[in-house]
Amino acid sequence: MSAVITAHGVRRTYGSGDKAFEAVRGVDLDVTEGEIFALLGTNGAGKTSTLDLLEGMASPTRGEITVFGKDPVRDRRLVRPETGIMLQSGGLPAELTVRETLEMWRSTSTHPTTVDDVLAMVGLEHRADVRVRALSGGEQRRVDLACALLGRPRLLFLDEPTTGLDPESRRSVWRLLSGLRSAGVTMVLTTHYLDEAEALADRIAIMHEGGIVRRGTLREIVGDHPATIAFDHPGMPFPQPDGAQVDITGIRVTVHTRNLQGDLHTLLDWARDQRVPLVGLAANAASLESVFLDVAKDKPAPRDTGRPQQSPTDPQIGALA
Ligand SMILES: Nc1ncnc2c1ncn2[C@@H]1O[C@H](COP(=O)(O)OP(=O)(O)OP(=O)(O)O)[C@@H](O)[C@H]1O
Repeated sequence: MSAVITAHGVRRTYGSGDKAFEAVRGVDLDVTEGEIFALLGTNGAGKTSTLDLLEGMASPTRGEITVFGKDPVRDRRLVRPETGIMLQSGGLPAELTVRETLEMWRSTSTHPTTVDDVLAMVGLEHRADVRVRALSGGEQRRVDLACALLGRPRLLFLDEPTTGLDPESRRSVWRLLSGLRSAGVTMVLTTHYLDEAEALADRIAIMHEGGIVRRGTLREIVGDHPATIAFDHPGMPFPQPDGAQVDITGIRVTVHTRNLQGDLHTLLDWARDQRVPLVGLAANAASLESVFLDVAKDKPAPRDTGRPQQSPTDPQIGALA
């Protein structure tokens, strides 16, 4: 599979002088043809700033990006007809009907599909003659998606595509995106919904403070992360499994382990032999949520299974590495 997007050492600074703020701090990534690539991260991590650069809406302050082998800013006229963009807030004209809005967008596309086609794809046929201002937030989001699909894109950028949608509508958008992937469309999406990334993404990158701090398939990201065994302190010395990290907060003991089954056995065997109950025992395998929360807490943990992205002296990443 060929790379549809490549980014090397990409940085983005807003403002200048005393007011300069570096929102993207040395991002490397590649997106392969036909995959769904999810960018996750805390608020302000730099997801939208990165997406803007990949979309060619702005040039990086430093670094290089290619989309279909071209520069998305310099070669915009070649790249743009192949891409669909769903921004975080669409800003659609409120007074136009859904159909008028889509007709307007259609007239700007190079090789568009029909308005009826996209209305059916996003499930809004019955709202075609309603003004945009009268739509619910979730329906407006679906019009944003319909606009992004009108040009029959080979590459779709989706910035929080299901924010504001009810659970059933979210699932119908997931089905639509899965179908587009099966048809060969490549997608880059940002989301705050971890279940969305779990359900859809072939690969995930988690951003924090402008850099990618974890990346890989769901299995790779979660597999790199320790499981936990928690229980109330038994009031006497208990076995500390080899290689596990044990935290004690008040009476609560948390064992962080990469050998959940073995260490759980050790603790349970010990408790049985000692006739000690392990009160409040809870064993949890690592999950995308636990990885994400760890990143958000800025906890030290092994960073990123992909290529090195920042110099070892980069202060932001130094805090995480
Ligand atoms: N035009 C701008 N001028 C100055 N700073 C900006 C600008 N746009 C974004 N920023 C800052 O850059 C950082 C990254 O913002 P960005 O919107 O890329 O994050 P995000 O990960 O998409 O966040 P969210 O999940 O909240 O949408 C934030 O600190 C934000 O305040």
